[in-house]
Amino acid sequence: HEQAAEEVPALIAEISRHDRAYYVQDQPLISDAGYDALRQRLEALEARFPDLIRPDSPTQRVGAPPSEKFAKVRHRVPMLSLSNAFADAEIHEFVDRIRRFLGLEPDAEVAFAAEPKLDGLSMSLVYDGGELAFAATRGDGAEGEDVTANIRTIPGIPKKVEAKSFPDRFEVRGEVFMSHADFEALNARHAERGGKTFANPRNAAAGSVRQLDPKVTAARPLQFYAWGWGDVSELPADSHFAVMQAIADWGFPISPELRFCRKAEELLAFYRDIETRRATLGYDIDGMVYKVDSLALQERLGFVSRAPRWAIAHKFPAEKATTI
Ligand SMILES: Cc1c[n+]2nc(N)[nH]c2nc1OC(C)C
Repeated sequence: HEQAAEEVPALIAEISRHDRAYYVQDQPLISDAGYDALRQRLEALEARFPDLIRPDSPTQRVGAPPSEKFAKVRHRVPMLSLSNAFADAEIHEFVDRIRRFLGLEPDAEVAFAAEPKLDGLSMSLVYDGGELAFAATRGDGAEGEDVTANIRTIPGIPKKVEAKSFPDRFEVRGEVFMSHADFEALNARHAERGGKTFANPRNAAAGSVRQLDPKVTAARPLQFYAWGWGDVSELPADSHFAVMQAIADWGFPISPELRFCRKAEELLAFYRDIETRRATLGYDIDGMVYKVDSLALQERLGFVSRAPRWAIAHKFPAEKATTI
């Protein structure tokens, strides 16, 4: 215990240092796998010795502290993170826990919506009367940064919804990302001008979104895929998959790999399918996301502390560094 009592504060200090470098300077000091390992070590020690948990521990908050460069936006519905699974067994546990929680038979089938988890930055887009009112980063989950002027420059994001019917007020959530091809071309342009090159597409996307000058963002090749919603005045269906089709009808790009899976076995088959095609997708992903499709069941399942009980991210083993 006394060895842990020394290691925990050191881990908290080191992880906080990496958080600042990553979220404030957009320039991480450590690889994602290295960062994950620090987090997992801290979580393991805190689980073993709960008395060592400190309120300032990174495990006690979600996401990054919003920077002071941008105005703050309070999310009407918190933007929470996903719990992670690494082994197939954890996915079977995830589904079993859902069935138990819902009082379903052990062999009852639960349908899911599944798609690759893009390695970009989460974005909340709020529309009033079909017009983009504001766009905000996730921030710490409760409050994000107002990056509306920058997000308006992304071609894939509707400034004004042209569909025949849509809710008066709705919030679309998704991932802003940069494709491999656009990332290589951007780095080549910056390198030949002696400018700043980026370590990977996610840093390039984050750095491009958090520019104070929207003209700089406008010159960066950013894309957006919607993966969900937040505060919506009315929902067109009781199925995640069906609502995503409606969001696509409103003019938002969604993942071409979004699939409806009738049962858990299909999730694992899909995971392996995407894992074999991962290098050909043209953008970075770090796993798959599975969501219970029925919104009524999602409502009953709710959230566990910070992450939904009804969704999980199934991560791939850390990939070799993106070639520069
Ligand atoms: C944080 C998050 C991130 N992602 N990424 C995808 N593709 N879906 C998705 N869903 C999320 O959260 C919902 C389960 C609420």
